[in-house]
Parts: sequence; structure tokens; C-alpha cells
Amino acid sequence: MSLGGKVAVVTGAAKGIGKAIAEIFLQNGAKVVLLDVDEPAGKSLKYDLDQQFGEDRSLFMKCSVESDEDIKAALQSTVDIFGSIDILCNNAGILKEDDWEKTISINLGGVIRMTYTALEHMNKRSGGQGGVVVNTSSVAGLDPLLSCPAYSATKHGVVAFTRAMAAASSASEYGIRFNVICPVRVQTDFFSSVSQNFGRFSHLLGALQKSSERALDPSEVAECVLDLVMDEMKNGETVLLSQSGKKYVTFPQNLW
Ligand SMILES: NC(=O)C1=CN([C@@H]2O[C@H](COP(=O)(O)OP(=O)(O)OC[C@H]3O[C@@H](n4cnc5c(N)ncnc54)[C@H](O)[C@@H]3O)[C@@H](O)[C@H]2O)C=CC1
Ligand SMILES: CCCCCC(=O)/C=C/C=C\C/C=C\C/C=C\CCCC(=O)O
Repeated sequence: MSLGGKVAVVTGAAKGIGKAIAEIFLQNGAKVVLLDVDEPAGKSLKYDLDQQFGEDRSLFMKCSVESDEDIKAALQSTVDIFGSIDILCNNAGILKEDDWEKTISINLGGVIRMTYTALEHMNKRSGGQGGVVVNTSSVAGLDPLLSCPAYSATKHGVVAFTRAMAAASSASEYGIRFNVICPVRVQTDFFSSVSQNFGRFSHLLGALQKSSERALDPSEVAECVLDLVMDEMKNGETVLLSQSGKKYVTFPQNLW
């Protein structure tokens, strides 16, 4: 799949992993819609990207993945301005164990809200052109972290939602592929401040397995996302991304 002429929507795009995903898509010829709640950071990124790629290659829209209204407006504007939605990256996420309801609403609710609204534009069964969705989970979506049970639950949910949607899309001929990435620690603001957000589990910080290996650079995560977008054979994949590279995760089959 070439990205020339394709339109990608990325949530949590103003910084960190989302920013790196937006950049790699632009480098590969796509138009990119940057969605984030952080308007100053989003506008500043849009300005920088305009200098590198030209003003007509990206849009920034303030959009909370918690708001149906924001999502509907952002995706309709995307189609009105750029003509289609071909790629969706549900990447926005937070970790606040003391505000577990918000953590669930953004990390899992946001992925589901965005996906269902994007389907209205992408689904081949309802006049769309199909495409690909890549969701950002975490290693905590495969191996729960004891200091953040709610965050771990949301990230397990993102893996399950992605796998179920991949199967539902194939069975229903939506023409949309669904894949999920599960990175270990990545050098972003999120990770730098994470130890302050364990709430009632702060005392368990020392019990976390602290690897002496370097944290991943966001660009390494973006390369993995790009592979999942470009390779049309990839559907329903769960990719664990660590310092030693990427591993396609397999799950037990025929349990019922
Ligand atoms: N940094 C890490 O070590 C890892 C991060 N992840 C996941 O990667 C994703 C991105 O994380 P980072 O780039 O590290 O974080 P970050 O904090 O650098 O960036 C996250 C972005 O999401 C935005 N955001 C927050 N709430 C939002 C909302 N309601 N609607 C729209 N945008 C919102 C923020 O404004 C920010 O720009 C998250 O889902 C996180 O759980 C997964 C594994 C490891
Ligand atoms: C610890 C929760 C981080 C959540 C980020 C994520 O999705 C995946 C992280 C993967 C591995 C984290 C492993 C150990 C973290 C150890 C310490 C965290 C404190 C950070 C620090 O102070 O350096």
C-alpha cells in the first residue's frame, strides 16, 4: 500500500508517539489530520510540519476522544477537506490510576468512539473506500503491570477490541484492516511523568521491573505502525515492540 494520496487521522498527535506517527506518514506521502486536546502543542506542531511538508499536507483540529461531538465534527471536516479517511491511528492515551474512569474513557472508550464514527466514512458496505486502523495499546495490554491495574485493563481492552474488529470486519466485508501495537517504555513526556500517576499504587513503583535497556524512541514505534499500514497482508495482528525488536503475538485458539 503506497501512502501517496492517502489520508490518515491520528489521535494524540500533538506530541510523543502520535507526533512520530504523523511525521512518518507525511514523509511517505500521506495527508495527515492531527487530533489532540492540547491546542497550543497541536498548532505549534502544525506550524513546524507546514515548513517541512507544505500547508496543504496536514490539518490540526482540537478534538477530545472523549467527545462524540468533537469526533463527529473532526471526521466530517476531514472528509470535507481531504476527501476520505484511509488510515486511522487511535493513539491518544493517559495513565491516571486515581482517575480510573477518565483513564477508561480516553484509553478504551476513545478507541471505540473514534472507530465506530470512522467506520461510517471508511466502511465499503456504506460507500467508503475501506482502509486500515492501527491502535496503540502497550505491553501492559498483554502483561498487566501491578502499579496500574486500570491502565492495564484499558490496554487489554484495546487489544481485544482490535482483534474482534479485525474478525468482524473480515466477516462483514468492511474492507478495513485492524492491527494493534504494544510497545514497552517509550521516551515521551508520558513516560517521564508516569511514576507520579500510580495513585493508590505509588508504593509499588519499586516493584516494577526496571529494565536497564534504553527506552524506545517514538520514531521506532512509528516505523512499526507504518509497516502495519503498508503491508496489506496484516490484519488482526498484535505486535509487541521492545528494545529487542518486534514480535507478532499469538493467542490460544479454539477455547470454546
Ligand atoms: N510512552 C510509553 O512508554 C508508552 C506509551 N504507550 C501508549 O502510547 C500512547 C501515546 O503515548 P505517549 O506518546 O507516550 O504520550 P504523550 O503524553 O506524549 O502524548 C499523548 C497525547 O495524547 C493527547 N491526549 C490526551 N488526552 C486526549 C484526549 N482526550 N483526546 C485527544 N488527545 C488526548 C495528549 O494531549 C498528548 O498530546 C498512549 O496510548 C500510551 O498509553 C504505550 C506503551 C508505552
Ligand atoms: C509503568 C507504567 C508505564 C506505562 C507505560 C506503558 O504503557 C508501558 C511501559 C512498559 C514498561 C514499563 C516498565 C517499567 C517501568 C518502570 C518504572 C516507571 C517509572 C519511570 C521512571 O521513573 O523512570
